[in-house]
Amino acid sequence: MTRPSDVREGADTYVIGVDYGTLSGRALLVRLGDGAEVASSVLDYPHGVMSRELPGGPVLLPEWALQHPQDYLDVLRHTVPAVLAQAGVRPEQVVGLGIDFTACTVLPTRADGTPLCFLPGWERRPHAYVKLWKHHAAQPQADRLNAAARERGEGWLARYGGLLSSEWALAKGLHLLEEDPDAYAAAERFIEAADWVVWQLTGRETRNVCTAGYKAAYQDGAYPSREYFASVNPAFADFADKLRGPLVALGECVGGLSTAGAALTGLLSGTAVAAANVDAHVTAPAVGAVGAGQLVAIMGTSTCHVMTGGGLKDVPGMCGVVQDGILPGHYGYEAGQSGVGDIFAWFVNNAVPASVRADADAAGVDLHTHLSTLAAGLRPGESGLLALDWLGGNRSVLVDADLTGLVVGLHLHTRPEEIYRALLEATAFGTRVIVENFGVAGVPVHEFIAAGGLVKNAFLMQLYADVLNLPVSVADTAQAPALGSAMHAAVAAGVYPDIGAAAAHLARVKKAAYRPNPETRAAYDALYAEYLRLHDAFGRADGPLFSTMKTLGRLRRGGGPTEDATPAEAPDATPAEATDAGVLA
Ligand SMILES: Nc1ncnc2c1ncn2[C@@H]1O[C@H](COP(=O)(O)OP(=O)(O)O)[C@@H](O)[C@H]1O
Ligand SMILES: O=C(CO)[C@@H](O)[C@@H](O)COP(=O)(O)O
Repeated sequence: MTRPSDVREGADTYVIGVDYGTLSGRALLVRLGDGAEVASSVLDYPHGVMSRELPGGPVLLPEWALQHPQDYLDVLRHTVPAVLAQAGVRPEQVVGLGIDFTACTVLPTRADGTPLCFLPGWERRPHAYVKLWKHHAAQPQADRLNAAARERGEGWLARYGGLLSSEWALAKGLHLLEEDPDAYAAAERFIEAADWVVWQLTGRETRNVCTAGYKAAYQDGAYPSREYFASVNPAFADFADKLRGPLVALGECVGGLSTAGAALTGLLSGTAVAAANVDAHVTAPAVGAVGAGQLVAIMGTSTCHVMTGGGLKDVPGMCGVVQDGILPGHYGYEAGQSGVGDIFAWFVNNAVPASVRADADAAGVDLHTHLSTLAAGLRPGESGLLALDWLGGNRSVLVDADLTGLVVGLHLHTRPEEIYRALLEATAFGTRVIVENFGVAGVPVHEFIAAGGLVKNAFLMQLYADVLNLPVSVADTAQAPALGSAMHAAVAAGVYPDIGAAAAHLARVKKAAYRPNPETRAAYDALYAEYLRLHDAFGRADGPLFSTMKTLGRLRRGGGPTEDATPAEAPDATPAEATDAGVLA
């Protein structure tokens, strides 16, 4: 294995960060001497996000989102050799490799790490595959997990803002058990894809403290107790056994590349491999956010908000606070919005007339750019529209995947760009709720730093500065998570003593690139006040319209108009069918 004393920060020394996003994985080659990003390579996952059906088979229910673990290996096989070839760098010049992943993106495996879906006979079983972070079918399980934790007075629940999300590992594990008990029994491990890939690279099974803490309720040195799991479902008592494996700190070297890992990547066996990390959390050091009050928003398909420091505070409705979860030695906070770019994508894919597409084509730009340009010509409030940004549910601060979207104020004259702008604004208002919620709980936000694919939309960035009334700094790299992973690789290789030191050398950020426009303040404050009224009316359990979205959701799934009512008609597919036949159609 490459040891700290063998390596140094030099002009001919490199590290690689691999960022596993929702749709693709990308490798970034970073030169340590000057921090230059010398080459990058992307592979779109061959299987993409499987939300409609499995390859050659069963149809999935609407809230499902699966991935194929083979795609993660293909990313390594294609992108790592590609960056070496592009830059003419030799494998021996690469001293470390780090990866980050979406999370909670989790899969059932055997004890040797073989994914269930790789095994003959399991190919058509949806529960044998990776459940992607945005697999939202486990809300009923999350509700029961939360109720049980409240009843038992579980102390760790406050670390999750009082509510575990249906996206996290406990809900997904219970979903696995209750819909496909055979798959649950066969799953000797239930492991984050992040840790699974590190396992494939090194031959060593570990659990990084970031995903264990934020996604699997690991707090103060333990997962929740057997008694707690059994109180939700007796057969779930052994769940924590499936999460076993040594915990590793961020920046720690898990081991050297195994022979198999070296064959997969084209790097030398023994090259240092860093503990896995989450795509959001790894971005904080990449943009130099290593101090209290610096909120980093990783804005892409979804938005994750991460912030380091500030001691231990309970923040209602946040995703979680974890010791060492972003930077070793500090508490790290996470909040999020389940749908952001996904909402804009839904709009351009489903609700834009052909004439607007033709205009975008004629202008030679994509629909996002075209609609953003038109939307920028409007003044705040001019459309008379106001939207709720819950097309992917609400991750913070309501923590309810059953909540849905809403546009108020539609008129016969409403134009597509007006709705598009209302959706952009809604996501900014959702972010403001999160920022204000942190402040009220005693974790004030002083700086907002945006990273991720949406940073390229200058209109959106200015909108966020205006709505939040905060300067918006932006990542000065299109590959911030991969850069963060490369930094962790450098720490694992012993080039830097810690992540703070790596950030001091390698972080890339444009400070206060967007400043709030005082002229829009009053209009946005007024719109935000109305947004809050809708938010509380539809989203809070004591709100007057709370039952509306719940009822609509039940009807959409083929259930009855009230919780106890008999289903109006059989749904197209049910979880029970999944269990019986391993298929959903
Ligand atoms: N110019 C744009 N303005 C707003 N949204 C955009 C724009 N271009 C792409 N998007 C949205 O950004 C999302 C992709 O973000 P990205 O950060 O690249 O991906 P990921 O979140 O998977 O890492 C998609 O949901 C897409 O609809
Ligand atoms: O939830 C987390 C991290 O906690 C993210 O991995 C998830 O939102 C997916 O991020 P992307 O939108 O793919 O960048």
